[in-house]
Amino acid sequence: MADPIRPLIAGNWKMHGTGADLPELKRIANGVDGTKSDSPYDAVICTPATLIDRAVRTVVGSPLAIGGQDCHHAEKGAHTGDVSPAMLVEAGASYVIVGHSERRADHGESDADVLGKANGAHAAGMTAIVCVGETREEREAGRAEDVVDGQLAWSVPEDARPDDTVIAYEPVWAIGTGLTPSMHDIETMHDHMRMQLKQRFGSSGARFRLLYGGSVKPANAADIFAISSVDGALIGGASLKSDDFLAICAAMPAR
Ligand SMILES: O=C(CO)COP(=O)(O)O
Repeated sequence: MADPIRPLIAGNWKMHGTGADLPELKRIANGVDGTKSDSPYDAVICTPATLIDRAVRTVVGSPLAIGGQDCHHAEKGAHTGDVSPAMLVEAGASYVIVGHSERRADHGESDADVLGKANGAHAAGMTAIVCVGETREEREAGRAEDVVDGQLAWSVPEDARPDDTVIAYEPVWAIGTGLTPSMHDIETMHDHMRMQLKQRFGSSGARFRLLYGGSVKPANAADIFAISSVDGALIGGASLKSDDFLAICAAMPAR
């Protein structure tokens, strides 16, 4: 039997986090299990770009990685206000979220844009966390799988590998609302995504980490992690508080 997939527990601080939050980040780093080699999961907090450098210095020596929340596709150039993948790497990021629904909505990012960002992240040596997920209207219209299929097909690079690409399924209507899909609906979508990835990538499609995101809390983490096709979580609000984030980490069973 193939080795089990190593889970990833990822926090997305969104537009929260200043120097005042570094002690909280330190508590997360101190509480994340084990060392890099023996912990039962990988953990990363994706901070605002302005905090990455200080965050990396705050967590040094711990198993906690630091990531960004977006990047430009190019290494450098005349793109006022943008941050390149190489800049994130220089600051110490090893992961970057691309295609979060808030960026797709607030900045009109298309699948093609997200694809470019994922490629840029890979070229710079980062792991891209590619976000997909349907809106409430799309789910109610019975189109959730179609929407996710399209996002997977057009925003995940052709040469993506399980060690440089993570997929996060985040139903838009579950983000920051306290609502989650039923455990059955999460399982159905994750099984579906797994099938799509296997069709496209062959045996490596079975090895991509599939995270669930959207109102993950200490109270529901154990149920979500009990779903065998869920390989971790992408956590917004609950990643800002060390007690909550560490309680979610503690709910990850050994695999
Ligand atoms: O968008 C999310 C993570 O990227 C989820 O946010 P919440 O956990 O606050 O619902």
